[in-house]
Amino acid sequence: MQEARERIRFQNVSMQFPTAGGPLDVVSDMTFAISQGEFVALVGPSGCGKTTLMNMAAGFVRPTSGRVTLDGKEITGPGPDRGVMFQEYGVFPWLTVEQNIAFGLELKASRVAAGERAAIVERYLKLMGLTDFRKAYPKTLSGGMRQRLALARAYAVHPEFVLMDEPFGALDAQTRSAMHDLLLEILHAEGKTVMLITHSVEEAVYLASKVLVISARPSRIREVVDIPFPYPRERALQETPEFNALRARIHGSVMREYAAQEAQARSKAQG
Ligand SMILES: Nc1ncnc2c1ncn2[C@@H]1O[C@H](COP(=O)(O)OP(=O)(O)OP(=O)(O)O)[C@@H](O)[C@H]1O
Repeated sequence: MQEARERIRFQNVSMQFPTAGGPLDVVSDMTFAISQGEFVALVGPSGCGKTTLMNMAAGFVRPTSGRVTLDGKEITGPGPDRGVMFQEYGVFPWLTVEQNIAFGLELKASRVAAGERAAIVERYLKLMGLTDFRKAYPKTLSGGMRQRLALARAYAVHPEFVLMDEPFGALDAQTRSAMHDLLLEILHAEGKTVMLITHSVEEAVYLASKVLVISARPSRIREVVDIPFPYPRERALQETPEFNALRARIHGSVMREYAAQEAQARSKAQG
């Protein structure tokens, strides 16, 4: 079988932030790649630099050293080829549901003809079950509906890459589970390449084709785990011994990094 084409590459990437207590090494010499159609999830202790890595792929920040490239070209800023979904939903509270979905389509950079916009908005309103709420403002929606709106917004511009930072963290378990399946469905239909940051190992194993375990700060890749379950995936997968064995193994690996990070913090406090 032909190897999937590599798209995003982190090459010897390091990031240092100036802080009041001196420079803080957040990412240290990290190298990894995301190939076409891959769904890569990053898990690791809180504060280990996951969001920083995603911000680099999104083009919001540049590494202190090393390169982050897209198809071999250095990423120097955001672009319509990368749709970003943040923890805090990524919807504009001052726009209605349909205006939120249309927003990215109206930006010049996404180059969507005016005639096509309405059809795209309709399609995503329907897909996300938001048609009856098209004139509503986000604050009047439930958390799950806001999340569906954020997904619709990110997808409407047809990005090749979806970059997600804890997109489901604030949801209750049932809504989260429904969002997982909706995401898998859309990815199956539209074949996108995904980078997901999550604290949930279960979510990572259920959704991703590859899980990267990130170490305590300064972060490195501790482990790369290929997830062997074929798509489309169904919830019943989560009840299988294979799923649980993999989840437990990765969870153990993440917990060791949490412990390392705590030990680091303790020794710093002592001395
Ligand atoms: N602009 C900045 N200036 C200084 N420090 C920063 C800046 N951005 C991030 N940091 C620090 O870098 C570290 C990594 O932050 P980051 O948000 O990437 O971690 P994370 O792994 O996504 O965390 P969490 O899992 O808690 O969301 C943190 O200690 C944070 O305080």
